[in-house]
Amino acid sequence: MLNRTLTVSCNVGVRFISTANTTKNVDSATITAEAKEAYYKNLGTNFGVEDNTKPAGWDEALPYKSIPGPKALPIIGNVWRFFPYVGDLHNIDVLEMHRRFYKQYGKIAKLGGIPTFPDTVFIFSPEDFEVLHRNEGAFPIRDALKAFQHYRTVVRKDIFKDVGGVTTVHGIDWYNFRSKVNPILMQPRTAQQYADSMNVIANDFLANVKRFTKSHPTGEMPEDFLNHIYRWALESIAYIALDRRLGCLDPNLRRDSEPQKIIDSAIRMFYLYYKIEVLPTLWKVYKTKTFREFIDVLDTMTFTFLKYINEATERIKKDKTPKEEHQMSVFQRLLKIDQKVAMAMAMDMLTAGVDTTGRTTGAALYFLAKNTEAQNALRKELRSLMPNKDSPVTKEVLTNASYLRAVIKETTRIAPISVGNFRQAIKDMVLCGYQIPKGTNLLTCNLVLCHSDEYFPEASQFIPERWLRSTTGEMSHKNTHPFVHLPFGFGPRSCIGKRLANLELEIVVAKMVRNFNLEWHHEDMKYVCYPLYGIASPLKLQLTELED
Ligand code: HEM
Repeated sequence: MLNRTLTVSCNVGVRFISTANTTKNVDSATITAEAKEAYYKNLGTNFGVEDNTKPAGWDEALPYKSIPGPKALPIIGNVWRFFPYVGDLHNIDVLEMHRRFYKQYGKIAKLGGIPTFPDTVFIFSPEDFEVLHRNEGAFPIRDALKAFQHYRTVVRKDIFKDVGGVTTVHGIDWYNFRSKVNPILMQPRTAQQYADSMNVIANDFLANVKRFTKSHPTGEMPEDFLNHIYRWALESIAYIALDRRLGCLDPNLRRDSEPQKIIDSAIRMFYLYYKIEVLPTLWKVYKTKTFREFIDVLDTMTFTFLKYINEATERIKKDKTPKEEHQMSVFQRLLKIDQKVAMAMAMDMLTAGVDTTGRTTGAALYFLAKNTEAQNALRKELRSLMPNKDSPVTKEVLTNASYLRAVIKETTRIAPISVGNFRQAIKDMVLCGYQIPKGTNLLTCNLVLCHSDEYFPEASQFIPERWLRSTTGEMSHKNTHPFVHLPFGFGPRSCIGKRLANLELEIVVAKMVRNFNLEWHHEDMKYVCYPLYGIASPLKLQLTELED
């Protein structure tokens, strides 16, 4: 059975995971060594099979060691660059570092000479992004989350045991897990199933927003409005991941409540991750103070999630009502595979689904507030699809709301969560005329290109029209290489929550614009990148409730 599946899958390449494979296929067979070997070989990956073939142009390409980049000094390498006073990269924001490298070195740069860190090669050309992604095989390696991996495989091995989820796992274990959960999470049907509940949750969020408008003389949102958006994001993803409402949108939710602690931890976690994994540190040899805080923050999240997950598991086990597959929730379907899979996937969803969706929503509302024309165009579209302010955002609305989708795309062009995508070269390749040996860590620096007029005319302007099918000429996104804008990553390792995130975003943005006029009366927004990119100034939007 599996051999047949593998033979078929080799012909369809990366689509195997999302289309040809089913939960049944994966569960019903143990992968034999021969089948595995044949599969990897046909896909050209190097898992289990050495692929030592040299790519075209290898002999003519410049050697790896001649890739330009910050020069390492004897003994201390490049670490000094991150030191206060003397270092040119001290406390540097990740995007700023990419910008500098691009300006200084061009389309490729290498940062090495950092003890306990392998070299990273930064690439700035969409043609090279494409070569890298097209050669990532069926098990792309994004070996960037070492500290998370350490947490799950060493610190909390007792909890995660042999099932670490998708985010931090690689190779066949990642593949086996992802093949099981893809058919549940990546299907358009799943997102549609949650449209009604996401409407209800968005309505609760809007009720809070209405209260804020009434409690301020000009309808300005409070300083911590972004935190209220995070609460909406947690409420939404928790409903999908755990089958229950957490109560994050309760107007009286306290700062020391459990949901707020999760949000604070999720945000802090990414910043600490930047400190221990993006900047040079010694956590691999010595458990630094920052590393210990990182573990504490992950513990807060893990133990709270575990409590919710156990409670959801018990509740679902007790419920004996017979259900067809399509009537089951995501958590029920995950549980049907196995309890460990349900636990690990729910953890990944809750960890990855708050800051990401929250910041993107905040950015979309800010851009609309600053760009009255775009806001009016969106409202015009929504008025035609949603006759009343409280009309639900149905499947039909979402299908026909092309301007809404363009607004979200333009938001992720200017303010995506991720500055680029991280991959390990799984075989030798030639990028930008240089030899890249197998095993090299590479980062595609998409955001620098997304902000460049060379790829998007008037790149600093928020112009959703560039994403509309009807737009032609130089403003159309069709003139830009499709690998420049990849906010959810690419290929089998791309964001598993993409459909759910888009559903959440489209519903809440549609409802906000259908109900309020949005204005901005402050200095331009500031952004940070530690290492997630996003808005950083207080989101003090001025909102006025619409008459109809
Ligand atoms: C606007 C919202 C979001 C953005 C922009 C985003 C972006 C990304 C990106 C860039 C990646 C890496 C992809 C790659 O390496 O090719 C990723 C991975 C991932 N995302 Fe999202 N994400 C969002 C929301 C979510 C949500 C709501 C969930 C929850 C289901 C989620 C779960 C994950 C997981 C589990 C991975 C790891 C996948 C793997 O390694 O196999 N994301 N996301």
